[in-house]
Amino acid sequence: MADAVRTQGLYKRFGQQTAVGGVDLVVPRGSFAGLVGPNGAGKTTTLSMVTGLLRPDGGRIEIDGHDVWADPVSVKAHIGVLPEGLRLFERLSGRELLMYGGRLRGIPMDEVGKRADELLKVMDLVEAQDKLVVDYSTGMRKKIGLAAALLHNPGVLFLDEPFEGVDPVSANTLTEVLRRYTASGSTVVFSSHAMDLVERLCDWVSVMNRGLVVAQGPLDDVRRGRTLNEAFLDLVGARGNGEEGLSWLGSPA
Ligand SMILES: Nc1ncnc2c1ncn2[C@@H]1O[C@H](COP(=O)(O)OP(=O)(O)OP(=O)(O)O)[C@@H](O)[C@H]1O
Repeated sequence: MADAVRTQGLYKRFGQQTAVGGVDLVVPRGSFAGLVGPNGAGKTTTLSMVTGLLRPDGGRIEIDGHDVWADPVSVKAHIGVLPEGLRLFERLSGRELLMYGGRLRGIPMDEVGKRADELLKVMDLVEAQDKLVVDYSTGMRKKIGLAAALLHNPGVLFLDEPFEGVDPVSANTLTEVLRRYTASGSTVVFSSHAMDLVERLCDWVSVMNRGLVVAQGPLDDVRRGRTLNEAFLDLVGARGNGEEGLSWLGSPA
């Protein structure tokens, strides 16, 4: 069976800057996979290329065995995406956003309505369903964005920092929804800086640093007896470059 995600030599430059320098990302089907790496490691650029939002300069990407850039339309029908800097239709209400998204995906009206109602309930957004998205809080935006990404029951779900700005109760709800989703054989790939969360949720981890995947595999293989945070610091090299400077910072002598 094909992996959910497989990239080969994925490459992207912005001017002189190599953002992604030959990434071989692998995510087995049914995984709850975490993509971690320091700021600027290339996670968002990689996810943007994998989800058909940014054209690579080189390399190949397959999702469930289908070449993303050879047939982006059919691959996009099969995936769900919660992108970084989530842009939503701000002048729609939460419910309208789901209805519109569902219709765009070609789901029959009554089925979209049913799914929207269920998702709004699970995401605890029933009370806010008629409020305009522009008036949603950061966490509410993440939740309605996730609901929109799940509406067409995608085979693979990509989430860029899904828990950023989400309160602990809502984070719990999101993780429960995602756990249920992967338990049925679907795949989640999410980027995060929250190592404890990745450690708790994921059974597969890919670690990126400076545009490359530097470690990848089942969580326990990547950790090798350490916490994920310790493994991460060993892999990317703790950057202890702040201790000598900043002598001016703090209480005046
Ligand atoms: N549109 C762009 N134009 C120029 N440089 C870019 C662009 N997008 C990303 N980069 C650069 O590519 C590198 C990788 O950025 P990317 O956003 O993929 O990292 P990241 O791992 O997602 O970081 P973070 O954890 O901070 O979100 C960075 O050096 C960034 O400055």
